[in-house]
Amino acid sequence: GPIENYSPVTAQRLENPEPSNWMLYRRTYDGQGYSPLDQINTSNVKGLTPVWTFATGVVEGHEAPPIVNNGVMFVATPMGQVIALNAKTGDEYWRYKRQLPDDLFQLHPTSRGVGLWEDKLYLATTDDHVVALDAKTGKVVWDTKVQDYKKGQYMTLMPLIVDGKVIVGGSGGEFGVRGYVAAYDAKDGKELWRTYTIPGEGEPGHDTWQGDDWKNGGGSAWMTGNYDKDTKTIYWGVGNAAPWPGETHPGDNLYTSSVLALDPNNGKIKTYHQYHQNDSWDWDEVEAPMLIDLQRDGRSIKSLVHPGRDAIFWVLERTPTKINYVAGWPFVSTDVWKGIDAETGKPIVDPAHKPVIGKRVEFCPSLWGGKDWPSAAYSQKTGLVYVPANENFCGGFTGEKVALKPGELWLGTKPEDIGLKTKPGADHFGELQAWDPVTGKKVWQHNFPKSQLFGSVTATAGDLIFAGGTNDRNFRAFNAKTGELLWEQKTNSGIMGMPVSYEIDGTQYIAIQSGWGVDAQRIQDALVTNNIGIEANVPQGGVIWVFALKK
Ligand SMILES: O=C(O)c1cc(C(=O)O)c2c(n1)C(=O)C(=O)c1cc(C(=O)O)[nH]c1-2
Ligand SMILES: [Ca+2]
Repeated sequence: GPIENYSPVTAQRLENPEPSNWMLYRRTYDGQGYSPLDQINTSNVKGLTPVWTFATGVVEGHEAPPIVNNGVMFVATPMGQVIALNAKTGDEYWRYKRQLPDDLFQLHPTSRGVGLWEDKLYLATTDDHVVALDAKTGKVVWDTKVQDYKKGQYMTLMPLIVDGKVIVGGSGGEFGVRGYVAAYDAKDGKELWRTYTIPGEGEPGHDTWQGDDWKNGGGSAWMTGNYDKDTKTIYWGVGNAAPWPGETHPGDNLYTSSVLALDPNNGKIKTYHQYHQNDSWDWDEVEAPMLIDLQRDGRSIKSLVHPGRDAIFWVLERTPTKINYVAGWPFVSTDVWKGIDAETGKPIVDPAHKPVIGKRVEFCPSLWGGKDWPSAAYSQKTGLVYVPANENFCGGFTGEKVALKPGELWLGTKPEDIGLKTKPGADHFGELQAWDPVTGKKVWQHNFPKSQLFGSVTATAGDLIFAGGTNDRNFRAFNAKTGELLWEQKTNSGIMGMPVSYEIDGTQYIAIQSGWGVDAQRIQDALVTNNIGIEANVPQGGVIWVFALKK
């Protein structure tokens, strides 16, 4: 039934969220993925126990954080469903099921969550609509078509809500789209602005492309941006260039594999930083950089921290007009970069490991990078950045020139040619890493001998790091200072979702969706072909798990 007491969401509540809630993708606009709740801590986490579970009835990758607003939980699942639950009891209020078109091909069948504003919530769908639902009833308030799913346009991200604007970015880098970020009026769904991530004729940066390459150059913007409320700037990550081999689109290819600084009022590009040029590896740099205040070299830096899919841990400085390179270092081994230009921050590529047409080229890390979309976290207590990384994976493919057919995969290689190889003798794959972003030193690391790590990480003021992401179906808590594994719980499926924390009536809860699929599954399938004693079968099917301390 309908929700009786619902707390409307305001700009003020999103800018300074109550510690008890999780209303934005990473809880706060700075993208840190940090909860100030500390009832559950390093000394009592052993007593963490399930208080309720809820089967979503949906298969495929459950990637969304359970969004919590004063006792009400909203969970987005694959296949365009949203479930509203009592966050204390797990009782269902309502469920929205989108009718997806029969001919929809979902390369990434998932949703990363719903955004909140006033008395509504907002879902971006894989058939490329933004839908507004009444928070109390789940009834559709408006439904706006963004682009045409038949042309390979789709969305998987959680919308970013800033001052009554619903801001989304499109997926489709593997279909040769021209990426964009767009804003809709939260009230009526009217499009307010759309900014293409690839500059058109006459726009700055257009000359980093040749001929018509820009029209289908990729640069999809498929993850939620972060927001600097002081300068009113959103920071949005941009994806890979299309098709994959850089030889097919010569030039730096702005703004692929970049971060864009946008004005949320009109979508104007204030400035940008491109992490790597002429992307050739499907290295989307879409996880929005975390906004962190750092004390470095005797001064205070308003930084952007981004552990990249390109295997480099990037530290940048954001100013109102410019983004400066501060530091960068590889956080997993890579043979693609020979170094980083200290002046410009441009990585120096080894051409031997850059895909080309007509010849197989191998490179490390793999297409999934040092870290794909699953989020890193920052703890304000330890000052460390926690990264879900993958080591000892390499990739390779033979580039080919193929004509674009709108709506069909356009990779610049045959899908069956895409490899994931494990390094001979590798004793582990997934790594949970803790880095000091000031010194660039790794403080600790936890290795997963038989699994990738493909799930988001969340930090709490109880000095705990929560993460799933492994093929053994476990959900885990680590000591944020030492990396010691303090607690684990087997769940129904593999976890690729994002842990959150919230509080109701004085009790702190931890919530996660367990539900394996999408690229965690693809890596799993590839691991099996490497014949290293890893089984393909991680059962699918989504379940929401909620934990609290034993009373
Ligand atoms: O270029 C794109 O537009 C695009 C979109 C998505 C997506 O929307 O989920 C993924 C990727 N690329 C991608 O390269 C990738 O590795 C990936 C993994 C996942 C996932 O949900 O596990 N999505 C995506
Ligand atoms: Ca991609």
